[in-house]
Amino acid sequence: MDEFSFIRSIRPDSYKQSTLIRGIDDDAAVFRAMQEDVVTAVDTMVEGVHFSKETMSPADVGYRALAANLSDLAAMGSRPAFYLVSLVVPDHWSEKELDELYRGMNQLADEYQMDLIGGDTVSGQDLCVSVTVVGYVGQGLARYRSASKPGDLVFVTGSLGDSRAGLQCIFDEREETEDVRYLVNRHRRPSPRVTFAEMLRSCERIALNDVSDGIANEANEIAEASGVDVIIRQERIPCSGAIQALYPDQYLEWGLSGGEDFELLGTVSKEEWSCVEKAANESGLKVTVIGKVEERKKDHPYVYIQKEDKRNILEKTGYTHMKRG
Ligand SMILES: Nc1ncnc2c1ncn2[C@@H]1O[C@H](COP(=O)(O)OP(=O)(O)OP(=O)(O)O)[C@@H](O)[C@H]1O
Ligand SMILES: Cc1ncc(C[n+]2csc(CCOP(=O)(O)O)c2C)c(N)n1
Ligand SMILES: [Mg+2]
Ligand SMILES: [Mg+2]
Ligand SMILES: [Mg+2]
Repeated sequence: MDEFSFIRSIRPDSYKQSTLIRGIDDDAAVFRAMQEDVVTAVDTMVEGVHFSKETMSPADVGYRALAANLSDLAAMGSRPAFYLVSLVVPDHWSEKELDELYRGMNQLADEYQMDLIGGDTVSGQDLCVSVTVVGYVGQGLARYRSASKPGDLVFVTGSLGDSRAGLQCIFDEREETEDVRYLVNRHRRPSPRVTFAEMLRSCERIALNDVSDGIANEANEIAEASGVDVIIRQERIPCSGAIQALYPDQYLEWGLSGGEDFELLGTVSKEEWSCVEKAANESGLKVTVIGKVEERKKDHPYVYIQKEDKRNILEKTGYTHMKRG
């Protein structure tokens, strides 16, 4: 199979989104924006960095590459519509494995009625999957990291650290118990919080950021973009029973900087907290208040981790690419 027959094999027979004018088959795709704002993002997964053949099946790789991107759309409060896939394919990935990768991606795309509308395929050394997503949001309603204000509550969806713990279970070849299965699944098949974020529509002001590197990093991004201090209460960080049982000495560190949980970290005024609670109830998602936003006290915005009455600066300790020298 060459590049062109491969593209024919992954080309959809029909499209779900009514705004699509031209999908796969021309030099580029065309869709109509109508009365809404268009949101777009791209995230990449590389073999040996984000996964290996030991940690994930080809279908998991596809699923997670799209999930990471949907998580960024959720963090903007937008409704997913389209995606494009750029593939670097090494010789050691078979046709069957590539089919599986697309099957994993399709599972999640079908859940959100998304259409594959383009991409690119080239040969190379390591498998690299780069997904570009496009979504819609009501005019002026995108949710920014810069929307945080002093007095806001800081909240996070779901639980933190599970993905890192799941990865450790795989590395350690742990025997499959219910806890191990749960954590490994959280690593391989994360759930982007798209429905919850869309349900926040009636909320007037809310800052959102998705957790890809760990809240130690993402809380700092909110603090910097908004020019505020963020205080996180250590004892309130939501960690699953599974991670606490299996990794009692690590779960706190992984909850702060394990990353790849694809939960949403946000801040909202006390007056609008009920709007967040309602969205959480209706989408069947747990949301936990983990701290508050304060006016910046120094020349730079800081995130503090508070344990009982003692506060320490929480540095950006998450995963960072291109660390050199
Ligand atoms: N190589 C690049 N060229 C242009 N813009 C970039 C590049 N890399 C990142 N960006 C932009 O920088 C901003 C932050 O990107 P970043 O990847 O850190 O966000 P993220 O996707 O939320 O995090 P993560 O990649 O950990 O999931 C985004 O606006 C992104 O589009
Ligand atoms: C085999 C293997 N080794 C290590 C990791 C951990 N890991 C890789 S990238 C990343 C941060 C997010 O990246 P990005 O900023 O690109 O979203 C993390 C926590 C993994 N998933 N698989
Ligand atoms: Mg990114
Ligand atoms: Mg993000
Ligand atoms: Mg991202």
